[in-house]
Amino acid sequence: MGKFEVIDHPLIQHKLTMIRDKNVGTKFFRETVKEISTLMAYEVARDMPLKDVEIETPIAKTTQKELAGKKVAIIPILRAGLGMVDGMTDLIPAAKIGFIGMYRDEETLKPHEYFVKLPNDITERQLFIVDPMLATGGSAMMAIEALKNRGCQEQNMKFACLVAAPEGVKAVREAYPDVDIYTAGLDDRLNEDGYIVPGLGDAGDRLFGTK
Ligand SMILES: O=P(O)(O)OC[C@H]1O[C@H](OP(=O)(O)OP(=O)(O)O)[C@H](O)[C@@H]1O
Ligand SMILES: O=c1cc[nH]c(=O)[nH]1
Ligand SMILES: [Mg+2]
Repeated sequence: MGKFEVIDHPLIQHKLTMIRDKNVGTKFFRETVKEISTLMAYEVARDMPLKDVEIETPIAKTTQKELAGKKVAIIPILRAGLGMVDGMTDLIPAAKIGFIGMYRDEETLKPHEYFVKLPNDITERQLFIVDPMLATGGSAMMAIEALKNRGCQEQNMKFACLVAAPEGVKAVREAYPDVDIYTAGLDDRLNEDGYIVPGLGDAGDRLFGTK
């Protein structure tokens, strides 16, 4: 079974509270999503494997640690996932980026895939799938399925979001138990329009100033 973690670091909680405020504008919202994503990347990367490496400091030969595992690909679910990419690449600058474009039908709440572009070596990488919102879980599940259809394994996938609804977490964990899930906030529920309560509204619209 994969992990489920609410990353409750005080800096993350404080920043998340700031962007929940409906009076916050696009510039501040975008900058703060980036900051939270950097802080989250630190936690999401915590279990990356290390190996011994021999080096020579100016003083002595020594055995130290360096990253040993699979290289990382960050996969934003468009549009809103884009807001989390730069924050993560600040910490993992060599990561390749893949894109899965998806929108949620406002009536049915079902996701529709409109774009997929992934690195060629995607099956050999550790995947960080990012999207600020995990609501019904439909978009996350369709993204995971798109990656599995291309040969990726659940064990190599981590899904990171800013706000999750219990309904979405349950759905993803039941369908894809080996995918790790990280969120900065676990909220109360979904409302009748499929929005997370209290949530932060429509993440894509708030990031890009649409609507
Ligand atoms: O868990 P779900 O019920 O699938 O809902 C979550 C999805 O909805 C939002 O995207 P949206 O469809 O608004 O597209 P956008 O990012 O282009 O705004 C959000 O960014 C997630 O991708
Ligand atoms: O609350 C929600 C639910 C889905 N998508 C969002 O952007 N916000
Ligand atoms: Mg949206």
